[in-house]
Amino acid sequence: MVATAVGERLDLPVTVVASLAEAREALAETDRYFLVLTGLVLADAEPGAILDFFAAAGVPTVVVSGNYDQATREEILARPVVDCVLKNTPGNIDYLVWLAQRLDRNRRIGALVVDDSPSARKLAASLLRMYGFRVVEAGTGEEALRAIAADTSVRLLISDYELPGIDGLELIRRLRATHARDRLSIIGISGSGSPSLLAQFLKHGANDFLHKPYSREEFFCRVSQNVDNLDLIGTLQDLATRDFLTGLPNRRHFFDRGMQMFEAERCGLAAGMIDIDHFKHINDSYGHDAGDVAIKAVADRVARHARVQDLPSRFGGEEFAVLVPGLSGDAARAHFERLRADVEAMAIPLGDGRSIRLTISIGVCTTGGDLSAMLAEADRRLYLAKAGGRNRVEPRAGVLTAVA
Ligand SMILES: Nc1nc2c(ncn2[C@@H]2O[C@H](COP(=O)(O)OP(=O)(O)OP(=O)(O)O)[C@@H](O)[C@H]2O)c(=O)[nH]1
Repeated sequence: MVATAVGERLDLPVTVVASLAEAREALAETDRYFLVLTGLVLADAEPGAILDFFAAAGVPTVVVSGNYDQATREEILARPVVDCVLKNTPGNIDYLVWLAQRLDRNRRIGALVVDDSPSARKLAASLLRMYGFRVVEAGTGEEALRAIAADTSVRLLISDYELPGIDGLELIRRLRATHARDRLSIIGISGSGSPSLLAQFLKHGANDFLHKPYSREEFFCRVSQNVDNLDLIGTLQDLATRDFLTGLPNRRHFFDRGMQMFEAERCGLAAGMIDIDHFKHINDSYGHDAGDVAIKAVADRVARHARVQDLPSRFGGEEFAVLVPGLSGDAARAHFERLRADVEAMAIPLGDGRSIRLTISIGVCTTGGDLSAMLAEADRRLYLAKAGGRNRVEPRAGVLTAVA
């Protein structure tokens, strides 16, 4: 049941084994396992030996046990296991699926532990490593600031209060100037009994607080809840800013980011308006679903031609808008010409043996008083490209040369 739930709901490959010998074989074959879910009753090993084996293998381990005894549970949790989950309880499969997903996602998240006490730092770091995070350690606030500037994957910071140099509160205050709550989750930690410290941490920008000494279970719950919240915010932001069909930035996000790019860009900005030619004919001939496949294929090409600093978007229907900084004149035309040729060359498979070929027309503009004026001019040139025969970029370099 667990294997089916994890495999199907998370689309993760799962290997099922029934003995420690088989587990040894599976682990020897590949190092791609990031999680072991194990029971404590296997034909060829005692519970202690099972736990020792997986601890030595170094793969994060979750025990799924039918043993309800609290003392046994505490014994299990004293070992390097992520969690101990009771079998056959309501919701336990959902919890295990969530756990597997959390540990899978953690592998893409950097976590920074800031503590001047090597033993406290090592404890938090080793727990975070067990939960799959990529961990960076810092002994001072200054080191932490340098570490976070150097590693953009850090999305979780756990900081002690008392640090040499700048303290935990000041570290958080400085970090919040550059790292918003929806990008970096911060958990303050302190062994101080001062009741006001929790509020101080939160007021300086921490998302959460942990008293030292903390239990492993509490640490795991708080860390997971905080990174879950980051994921949730990311999902909501994606829903608000991305087009559902293609995954490209939507029209609203295009204008928000586009305005900022227009203000910031001092060395040329090219705007391209792109429209699929005779798209109505594609819908009418092949059906609306095939039309969607075509839109996604063109969106994919538009995205592939965009560098990280570019802003591609689905503007609406079968229309795309792209902003490219640092391009002017001929370079801009050549850039969009490459995209046009690329789209013309592709055959889009429909999944039923048939494929579609299509073309796009593009209007390009590289000057304008504001973003709207640039887009209006690019749109006017797109109209000229359509009127001039389609499958072309307007203005056309060759035509200008001929006139000269
Ligand atoms: N499949 C699909 N069709 C869409 C979507 N959005 C808009 N359309 C259709 O796209 C078609 C666009 O047609 P027009 O703008 O008239 O373009 P056209 O006349 O076929 O082609 P040009 O003159 O070359 O621009 C319309 O039939 C819309 O219903 C979508 O998300 N999916």
